[in-house]
Amino acid sequence: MTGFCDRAWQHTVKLQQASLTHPFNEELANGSLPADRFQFYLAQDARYLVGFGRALSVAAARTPDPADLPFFAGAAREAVVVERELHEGYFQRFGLGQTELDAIETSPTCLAYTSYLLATAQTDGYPELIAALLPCFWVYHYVGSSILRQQEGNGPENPYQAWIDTYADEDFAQSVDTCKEAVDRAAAAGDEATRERMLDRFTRASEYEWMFWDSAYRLEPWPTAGLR
Ligand SMILES: Cc1ncc(C[n+]2csc(CCO)c2C)c(N)n1
Repeated sequence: MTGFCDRAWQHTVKLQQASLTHPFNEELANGSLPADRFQFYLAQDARYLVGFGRALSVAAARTPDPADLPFFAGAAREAVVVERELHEGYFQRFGLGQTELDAIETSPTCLAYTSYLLATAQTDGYPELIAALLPCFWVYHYVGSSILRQQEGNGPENPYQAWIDTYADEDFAQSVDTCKEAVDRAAAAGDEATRERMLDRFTRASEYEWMFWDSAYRLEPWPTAGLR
């Protein structure tokens, strides 16, 4: 029998493919992505990671299976501590200090995605919450490992190689599998209505992943900025 995660991926396959072929990721893969777009992405991502870390911490607190607690708590720590190290390497490279970062306003898409995860953590059940958290792991590994495969060993010149290597990494693949196992177990233990809601949350979060790249590529402003 096909598990929930396989079904969810099949359900969103067009979207996942579109994330991989989005100009942001195609230009990241060949190194031609303009630095200002990557900097905008990093500034947004630094804020996203705090919200995501909080939502992971809620999953750790709410899991009915204590065996899953170390995974979610550890991922919360990684989101805030380890990923920040990746960011900081780039901030130094681009000469971006706290002042420059603070000057970049949280984008509509970043705020929407982060708020969505936090709302899910507050008001949904545990199965729906972890279904919403899964695309963050899975989509990044899918994109990172697909790019690494396309590069065929001519990568190190690419300024974005550290980003690509982080998400194509084997340890990271292990995290994706652990998260998928937890989601599959929660889906198997729930009823059909729960699985429908899980599919909805997984799909929505996958859409937000696409939108996050798209918003960085467009340096997404607030349409109301001129009205302030
Ligand atoms: C918008 C956005 N989505 C996903 C990730 C990837 N990511 C962030 S934290 C984490 C798990 C623990 O390290 C993963 C896989 C990102 N950086 N930004």
